[in-house]
Amino acid sequence: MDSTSSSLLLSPPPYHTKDETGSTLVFDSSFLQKQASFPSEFIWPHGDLVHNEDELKEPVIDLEGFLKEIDKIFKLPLDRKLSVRRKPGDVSGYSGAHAHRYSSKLPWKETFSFGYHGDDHDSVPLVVDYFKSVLGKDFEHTGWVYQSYCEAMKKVSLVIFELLAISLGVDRLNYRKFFEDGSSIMRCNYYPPCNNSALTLGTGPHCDPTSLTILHQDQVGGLQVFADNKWLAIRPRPDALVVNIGDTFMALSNGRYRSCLHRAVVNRESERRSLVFFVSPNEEKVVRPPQDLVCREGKRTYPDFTWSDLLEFTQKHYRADVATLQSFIQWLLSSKPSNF
Ligand SMILES: C=C1C[C@]23C[C@H]1CC[C@H]2[C@]1(C)CCC[C@@](C)(C(=O)O)[C@H]1[C@@H]3C(=O)O
Ligand SMILES: O=C(O)CCC(=O)C(=O)O
Ligand SMILES: [Fe+2]
Repeated sequence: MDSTSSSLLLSPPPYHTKDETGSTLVFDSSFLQKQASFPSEFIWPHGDLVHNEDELKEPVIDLEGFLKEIDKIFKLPLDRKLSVRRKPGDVSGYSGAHAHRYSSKLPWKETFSFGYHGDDHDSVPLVVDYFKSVLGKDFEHTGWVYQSYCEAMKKVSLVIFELLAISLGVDRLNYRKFFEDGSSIMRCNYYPPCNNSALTLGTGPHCDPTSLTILHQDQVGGLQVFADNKWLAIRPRPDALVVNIGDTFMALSNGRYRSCLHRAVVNRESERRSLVFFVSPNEEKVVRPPQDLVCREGKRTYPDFTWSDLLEFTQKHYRADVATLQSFIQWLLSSKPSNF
């Protein structure tokens, strides 16, 4: 400690040093914190400090309320849920551990999924119609709840696509325009407690085949991402959304962004819920990275494909996992060699 600082610490305020340039404050926070009065130099004008207490208290969107709505679906009697079970090849509807699709490595979860297209000019949006048609009139309100959730998630996704474009040095609106008329899948996940939680998984290791995933998990926790060669828990936050890059955006970025390997674990004590909004382009649009990105990279990483093809692959030919896109490309090129 030099003589100045030692004398400063010993001498009473003012906490300045004096030298040929005049008086200069020395910022020693531990010293300043011990002073009886808060130094005037650190006090900012009120206008710079104001914040709306209400905004800080009330989240912009009540994510917990949307999570709670899940229970109206999953607390239905089993026969009611099985009556709206997903049909083979269709993403919409109820699924119990995907038991009707797979015979091993079953995920310890129930899911309820439905499509969202966002071009609702009808008085009664398609999501509301879906809930009423498959679950009955007493689910009309739930339909409206998830219609509004999907609208909000779509808006968030379009802003994220602008940010992704900027980060890649392509036209800011490139991806936004590509997804504006996109088709999304909304999925409600319900994970019951499991006495043998160490032997099973709520959702197995996978990269989402879609483009962008916007996920909200409840406060129980269970989402894990594989990074630095280990599984890392994603800490739940009541006011936060988790955003994953999916396989289709990996192709749209010509491989510059990598889809994220993740899974969900279950536990012995608590049921767990998550809301997952999977964003995809219009099913027939050709998935192709921006030309200037390809020019900069020097070559295409993936051939042209459509989301319709990849979705069909995951629903009819392949259980999505960590290698879905590579397996899909091999399948595609073997069946449609002209895509590259
Ligand atoms: C296109 C999709 C298939 C799955 C739902 C969406 C995006 C994520 C996929 C999924 C969750 C990846 C893990 C395996 C899967 C079978 C699941 O556990 O639900 C996948 C979904 C599905 O095929 O229903
Ligand atoms: O429930 C979670 O936290 C993850 C679910 C998931 O990855 C999925 O549904 O694709
Ligand atoms: Fe996922």
